[in-house]
Amino acid sequence: MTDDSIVGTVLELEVGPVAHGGHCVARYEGQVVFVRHALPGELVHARVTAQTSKYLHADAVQVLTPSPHRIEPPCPYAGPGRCGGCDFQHANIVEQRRLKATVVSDTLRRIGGIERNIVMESPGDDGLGWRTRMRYAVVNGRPGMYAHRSHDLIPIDRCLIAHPDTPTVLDRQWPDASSVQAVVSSEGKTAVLTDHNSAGRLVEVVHNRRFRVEAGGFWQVHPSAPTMLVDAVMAGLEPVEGETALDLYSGVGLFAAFLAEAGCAVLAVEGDRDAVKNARRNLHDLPAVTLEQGDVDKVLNAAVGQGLESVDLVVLDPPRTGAGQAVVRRIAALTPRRVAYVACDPAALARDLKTFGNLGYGISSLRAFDLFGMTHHIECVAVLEPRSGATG
Ligand SMILES: C[S@@+](CC[C@H](N)C(=O)[O-])C[C@H]1O[C@@H](n2cnc3c(N)ncnc32)[C@H](O)[C@@H]1O
Repeated sequence: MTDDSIVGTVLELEVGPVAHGGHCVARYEGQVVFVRHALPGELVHARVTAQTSKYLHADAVQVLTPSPHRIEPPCPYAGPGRCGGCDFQHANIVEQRRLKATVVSDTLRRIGGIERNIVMESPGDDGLGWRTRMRYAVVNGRPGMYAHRSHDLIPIDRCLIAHPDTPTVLDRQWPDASSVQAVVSSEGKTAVLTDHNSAGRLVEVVHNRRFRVEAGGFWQVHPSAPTMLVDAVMAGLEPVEGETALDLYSGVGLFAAFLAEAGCAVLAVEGDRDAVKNARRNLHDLPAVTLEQGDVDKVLNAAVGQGLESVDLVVLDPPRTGAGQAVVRRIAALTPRRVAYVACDPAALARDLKTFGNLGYGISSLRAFDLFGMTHHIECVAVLEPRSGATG
């Protein structure tokens, strides 16, 4: 902190639009302030929590003029300096979805130069009780949640976004652990994992198909997510029997399974060994799927070297950082007739869509799903086609 630091100072701010990351934008003496716990249009007193050469971060600690969309947070642990798990407990669920839709369309415009009106699709919940995979921090044996951008533990006795069937782990000490995970599967089976005991498998069911997953491995955390995303991908790609497809970042084989059931020959690529092992078992009845374990960029490079010239369809579901230019180039070079891009970060999506755009692929549809109620997180499915068939 320098002498001219204003961290800790309380400012009066007129709160402007929502921004990616769970905060709104305000200005103080010309400087941008990212304000948490506020809503657009509010007048607030906000305490500065961090200062960089470009921005201030602040928490609204008193609301002078509340938004009509403000509610009392359902969770007693939500609020400035408290649990950092949720971003929008103070907004009603309709407003949360409107704010997140705004974030997606603003991010696409700002980073990707893409104009798109977004409507957030709901999984039919009220934003609570959805999270089937909970990771709690443990400090000195005590479980809880970290405060926002901090390693200060906030002890809690329950989490309202946790699925009610996740095992109870907050009522006891976890000596020597740094985290404890509580997981429930779609079949109601549970697992508790710590740093010392992270083994365990569960079965998840999607459209009557069974997927074995490591309890601590990747699986969508909202119980409706796998079905909603599979349906969106299949509706977007419209696979035709006999077509060839790539499932990139394929996890335990979720999208590959349904593309193969639709009659496609699928090459699925995934980096995680355990996920590929599970995929091998999950897809054993689908001989039209080839599984490759490795980095997507390297595996595609090798496949092209071995004669892969084109594919009809691609689904990609990369991690938060996105696929990146090299992978997007490789996909476009295979001239698919359609690409379904499943994205958990709108900024990475916007960057990759821009690259696709420069390579002649436009957006034929872009759907957004509120699969992470109370938090700023968003899931999107963009469908791309060679420019003549697309609108974006
Ligand atoms: C968002 S998950 C999607 C998994 C799967 N599509 C699903 O829906 O269950 C991203 C997956 O990409 C894998 N991954 C991350 N980086 C990778 C890379 N460079 N190459 C291959 N796989 C990668 C992760 O292990 C993870 O399983």
